[in-house]
This record gives sequence, C-alpha cells and structure tokens, in this order.
Amino acid sequence: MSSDTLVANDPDAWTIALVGAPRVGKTRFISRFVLDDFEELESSGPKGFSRHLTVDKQKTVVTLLDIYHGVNEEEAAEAQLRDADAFILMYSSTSPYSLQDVVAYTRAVCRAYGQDPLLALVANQCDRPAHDQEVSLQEGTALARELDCVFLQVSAKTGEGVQAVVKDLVRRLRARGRSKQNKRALGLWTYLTRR
Ligand SMILES: Nc1nc2c(ncn2[C@@H]2O[C@H](COP(=O)(O)OP(=O)(O)OP(=O)(O)O)[C@@H](O)[C@H]2O)c(=O)[nH]1
Repeated sequence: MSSDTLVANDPDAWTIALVGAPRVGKTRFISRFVLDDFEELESSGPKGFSRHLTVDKQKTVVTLLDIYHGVNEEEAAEAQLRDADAFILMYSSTSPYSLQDVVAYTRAVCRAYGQDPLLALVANQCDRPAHDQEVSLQEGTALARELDCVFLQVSAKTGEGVQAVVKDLVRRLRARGRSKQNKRALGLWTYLTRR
C-alpha cells in the first residue's frame, strides 16, 4: 500500500529506512514485511511501502524505505535519511564486503540525521546453506556492540526475524517519542569518526 494513504495524521506512524550495500536483500525484506511474500515486490520505490502492525496490542503504521544503493549516492538520499525515524543497517551473512560497508552507511546516516540515530543491525539471508555463510555471528554481534545497537539474524526468504526487528524498533521509537532531542552522549560518533 502506498505510504501516503496510511501515514497521514497518525501519531503512531513511523518511517524506518533500510540501509545497506546492493544485493543484500533490502527490496525482498520490504516485500516480506509489507506483503508477506518474498518475490512480489519488483521495486521498493522512492516513497516506500507501509502497513499496519500491532505492537504490544497497539496498532501502528510502519513505512519501510529503501534509501539508496551505493555509498556515493548519499547526497541525493540525505533528505530521506533526515526524515526517517529509525534505521535498519543490513548486510548479507554471505558477503563480508557488505558487513564492511555497514560502517560507511552508518556514517552517512549520522551525517544526515544527527548524532544519535536509532539503529538495528541485521544479517540477512540466514536461510542460506552453511557453506554460503561467510560472516560469523560473532562478527555481526561485535559490530552491533560497537554501534551500540541491537543485532538480529533475518531472512527475507523465510520471514525469520523480519517482523521482530521492526517491532523492536517501534517499541524503542515509542519509548523515545517524536523528539530527536533526547540524544545520548554515546560512543557511536566517536567510534565512527576514529575509523
Ligand atoms: N536466500 C535468500 N536470498 C535472498 C534473501 N534476500 C534477498 N535474497 C536474494 O538476493 C538478491 C538481492 O535481493 P534484493 O532484495 O534485490 O537486494 P537489494 O538490497 O534490494 O538490492 P539493490 O536494489 O541492488 O540495492 C535477490 O536475488 C534475492 O532473491 C534472503 O533472505 N534469502
């Protein structure tokens, strides 16, 4: 469903941006979340896709946005990043390069949004066979610790973890409220700027 239809005037409506290297599975993740189908969505489009979701017995509207496809495109995407409420940093557990890219994408998010974006790190494609898994769970966990965010293994193909990560972010967003003022003086910025 188009994001405009659901989001208008809803105080419990949240926009979550998906950020990650090409081919990690951002479009498939959106398709799984919005349509509960792996293949259905051809393209994620600039406005994203929305759906109703019940979190802790309370209905909310979540829009997922696939922001950009390359580190060099961050300028064009900056306005979208600024407007997002939270960010899913996605890599593929089959691609060490996509894990390395997460730091650059996080830096782009921080530049656009400010010092303390609400982040979740996800390793997609956890359904793939063991011989395809090239990034260990420990590497993902370690990066999440550095970024001070939650970490989940997900699969857009089977749906594992897809709703869980979105629901977790909605809970944190509700707890934070709309204001971006309640920023923690945390180590994330320091971590990113010393790399
Ligand atoms: N097995 C498996 N394959 C996946 C999964 N998610 C995505 N894929 C496959 O990975 C490829 C890329 O998926 P996309 O969703 O197009 O990736 P993307 O991040 O949107 O790619 P860009 O649009 O290039 O940025 C496709 O061939 C998908 O079928 C998953 O969870 N499991």
